[in-house]
Amino acid sequence: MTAFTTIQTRPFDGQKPGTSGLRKKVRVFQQPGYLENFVQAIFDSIGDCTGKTLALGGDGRFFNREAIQIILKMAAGNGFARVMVGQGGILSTPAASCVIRKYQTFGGIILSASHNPGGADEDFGIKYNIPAGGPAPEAVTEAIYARTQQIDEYHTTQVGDVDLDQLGEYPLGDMVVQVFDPVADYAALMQELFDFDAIRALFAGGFRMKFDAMHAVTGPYAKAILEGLLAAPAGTVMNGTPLEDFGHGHPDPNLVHAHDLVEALFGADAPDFGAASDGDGDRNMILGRGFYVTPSDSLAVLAANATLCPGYAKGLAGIARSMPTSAAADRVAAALGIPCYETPTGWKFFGTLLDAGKATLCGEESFGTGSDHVREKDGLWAVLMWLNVLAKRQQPVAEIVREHWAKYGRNVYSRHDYEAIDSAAANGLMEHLRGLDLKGQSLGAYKVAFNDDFAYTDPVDGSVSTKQGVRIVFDDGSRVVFRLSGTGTEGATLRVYIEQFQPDPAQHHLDPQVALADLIKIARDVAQIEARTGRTEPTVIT
Ligand SMILES: O=P(O)(O)OC[C@H]1O[C@H](O)[C@H](O)[C@@H](O)[C@@H]1O
Repeated sequence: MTAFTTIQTRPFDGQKPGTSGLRKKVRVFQQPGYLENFVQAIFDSIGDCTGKTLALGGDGRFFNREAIQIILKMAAGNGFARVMVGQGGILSTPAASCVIRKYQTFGGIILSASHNPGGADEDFGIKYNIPAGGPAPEAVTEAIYARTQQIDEYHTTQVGDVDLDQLGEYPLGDMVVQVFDPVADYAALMQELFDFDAIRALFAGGFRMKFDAMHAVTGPYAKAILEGLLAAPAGTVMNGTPLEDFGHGHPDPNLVHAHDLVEALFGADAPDFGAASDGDGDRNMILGRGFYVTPSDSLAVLAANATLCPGYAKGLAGIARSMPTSAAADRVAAALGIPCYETPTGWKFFGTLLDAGKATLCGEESFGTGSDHVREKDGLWAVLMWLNVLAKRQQPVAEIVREHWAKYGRNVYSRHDYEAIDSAAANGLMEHLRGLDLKGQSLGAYKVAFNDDFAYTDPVDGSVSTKQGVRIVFDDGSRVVFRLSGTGTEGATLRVYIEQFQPDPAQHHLDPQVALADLIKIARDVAQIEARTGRTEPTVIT
């Protein structure tokens, strides 16, 4: 007889999901009832769970396995019929989206704090993805949050732990736990989209690549797909074993944190191609030999070359990018005669456009690229799409990007982050910017066309999102954008996005920090960054 148990509990403050779920320090999650309250709030908010199937897994970080055991027992206590859990508790965010869609589950729970460090003193996170496979929209996360504030009990089952390492089906109370291979379905989908024969031939011809899994979730995926199915040489995947603390690293694929990869690609005897992914596998960074491809350029290049890939051979319905992402993709869309949508930051805003068939490719400056194949951004997908393009064009990465700039013009771009600044100072700075009326004024050599706080009306469901970032747009299309990060866990992080359109190929070789120097100064001055935050330099430049 299964012992279903209802446990009395009291609300915890601050269980408001951010841009991508609830993220807190592990020790916060380890408080008795903390994770349980949030999970029960999810189950209470998504409708009747009775008889349904749930997908479950995480990025392998510290507390992943314990959390999975808690959630399995609670799923049984809440009437789920089946939970599909990735072997070893592993499931990348895009693979979760793939599995949710393929098996039409009642959504899924993904345990990850994405690119934030892992370990006993670091971060943990949990998010719910809806049955369409994408992040929960705001109406759902608001309902979950509201529930966390009133919760007084949760349901669980008193049974032993499930062995997460053995594939198979196991009873847990009246529920079935299906421990499945987290790579297989995802790898099958990638083979439908990309020309694996062409990529295999590329590797067979001596093409060399390094993929940095950063000791996070994409290790098993990259090894199986790159070194397995595509027969890339052993050692192509670096840092390929998921570790609970990501090897003390910060699994964020950018020029600062993916330093092993950057050294390899900018050093002597560099390989042809480099790529990295983040904690939960949804972000990507693309490098050529001695060459960095900005995420905004990556989206534009992939869009311009999409028809070289079997899954996109019929062309694109449209492109979508987040507002702070550069307008490079807009130029490709214009040339292709397809729409380009500008959404607020956060992958969830692409969901309605993808579901409605309005956009095929999406991308964000925050190292996110993806398509309508799932409802999440997808790191390895972007890498495979680049490999497909490289296999077909037989040119180095740098040459492809330079040709792209010569054809469309270059949206010179950089992002400056000021991390862990005082929250009150950060909010004051944003309020100051919101209060400015700069239209028609000259800032340095630039004349302001307009400034605003970006607001978005979803063209599919009509929902409105306000206060999504202050933009100052100049007459020549150059712009600076300011917003506060929605994913940080310490103080506030100010992001400043700087963009200038450069049509002249003779200027395309310039280092963006040099080309953008005037705009960078304008941004610092107009926002009073030093006076308000005490910072003279950004902590991260990408
Ligand atoms: O709010 P930020 O720290 O700038 O992060 C923004 C990013 O956060 C997460 O990674 C979301 O999944 C992305 O869609 C978003 O672009």
